[in-house]
Amino acid sequence: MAAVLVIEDSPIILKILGHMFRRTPEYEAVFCASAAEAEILLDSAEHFVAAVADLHLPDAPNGEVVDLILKHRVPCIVLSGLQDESRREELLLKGVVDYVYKENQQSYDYVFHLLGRLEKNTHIKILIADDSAPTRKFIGQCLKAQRYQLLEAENGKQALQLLEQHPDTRLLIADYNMPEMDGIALVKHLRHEQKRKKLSIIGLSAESEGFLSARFIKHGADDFLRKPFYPEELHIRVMHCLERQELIGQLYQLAHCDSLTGLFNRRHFFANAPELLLKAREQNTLPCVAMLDIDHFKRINDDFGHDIGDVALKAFARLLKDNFTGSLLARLGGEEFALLVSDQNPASLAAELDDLRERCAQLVYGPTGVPELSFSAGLSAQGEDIDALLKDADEWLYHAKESGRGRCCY
Ligand SMILES: Nc1nc2c(ncn2[C@@H]2O[C@H](COP(=O)(O)OP(=O)(O)OP(=O)(O)O)[C@@H](O)[C@H]2O)c(=O)[nH]1
Repeated sequence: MAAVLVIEDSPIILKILGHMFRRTPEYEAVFCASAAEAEILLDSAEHFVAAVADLHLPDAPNGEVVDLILKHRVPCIVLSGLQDESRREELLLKGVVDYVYKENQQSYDYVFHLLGRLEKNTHIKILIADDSAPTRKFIGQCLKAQRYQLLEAENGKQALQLLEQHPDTRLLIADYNMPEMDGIALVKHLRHEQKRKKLSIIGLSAESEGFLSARFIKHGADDFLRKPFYPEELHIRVMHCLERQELIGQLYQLAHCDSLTGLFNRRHFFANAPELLLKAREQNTLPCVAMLDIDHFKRINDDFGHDIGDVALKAFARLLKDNFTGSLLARLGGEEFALLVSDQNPASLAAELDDLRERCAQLVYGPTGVPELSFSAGLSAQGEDIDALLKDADEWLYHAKESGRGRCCY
């Protein structure tokens, strides 16, 4: 559980926050009501993932507690009733995560949203591509307060090299005017090969031409910022880009994965198989398709219940996944699975599946008395396209079932 230091002396606010922390079991709140108490806690061995601090405390009436928190390198979220924009700006520049006004329930919800983001941000890499060292430093400082991992490039070419070295980079902030390769050329190059769900891009420019933002976005940037900007604007745009990316990822997951087993689903299999077959043909390899089906699966459901049947499906799926990491594997529906291997003849794939049969029989998936899991498979390397290959494999699967189950036919 992650510990959050809450420095607040108002009983009403403490009651609200206490209630919200009880509803959010992933955080443990450590409450204190003065800067002196906060100092003792910050000096202690306790590791705080963040601090939520009021600015007016009995022994620190002017927000001094913020300096104390930042000195201890703990991310600080200010939660204050003081609606003072210049104070707010000053503290944001100092490096607080955010300055939230105590206005209504949404303010408190937002604080918890920020806590969740801070935890995620520590795993997110952002690349800043700008030829100006002071600008890179300024952006870096703003983003460091949000706990992101940062990379820096002085021009577009260097940015490409860094993206190659760090393929898990989630966001690129690209300036327009850079030597070697400018921001728009960089975006064009990246969008030619990078899928939007993997890398978000924010264009950046100090130039006043309005068309620059449009050009950036037309070529594939997700957003645009004109320099100079407030740290808060950068923070919000970065957060929105990443949250949009996460939502797209979730949508992709929902559309392409089977929720029970976590394997790809039928849609994904049929969407991706043609390209794999084409590649196999271009590379002169021999693709092979297998249709796999658990034997007498209905009996497991009937005798032990659907939930045990579900556990059996998950165990079988995991076995296949661990064994065929480089191949296209999907649950087509029910207890039926499809496998596309790009270069293997049916005899060799059948031998591999026969070896797997023993491990399948040893899978533990339910109470004592459940039958050993067994499966049949039909294999085919004959067919112009994926439909033909699957049709042939399905006929062989029928043959395997008819001739006694627990075997491969091809
Ligand atoms: N628990 C569980 N059962 C499912 C799921 N999807 C389909 N089934 C069940 O899978 C069973 C498939 O039964 P059958 O098609 O008769 O196949 P079988 O009993 O395996 O027989 P053979 O394939 O001939 O060996 C049915 O009882 C379905 O209700 C699921 O997601 N979870």
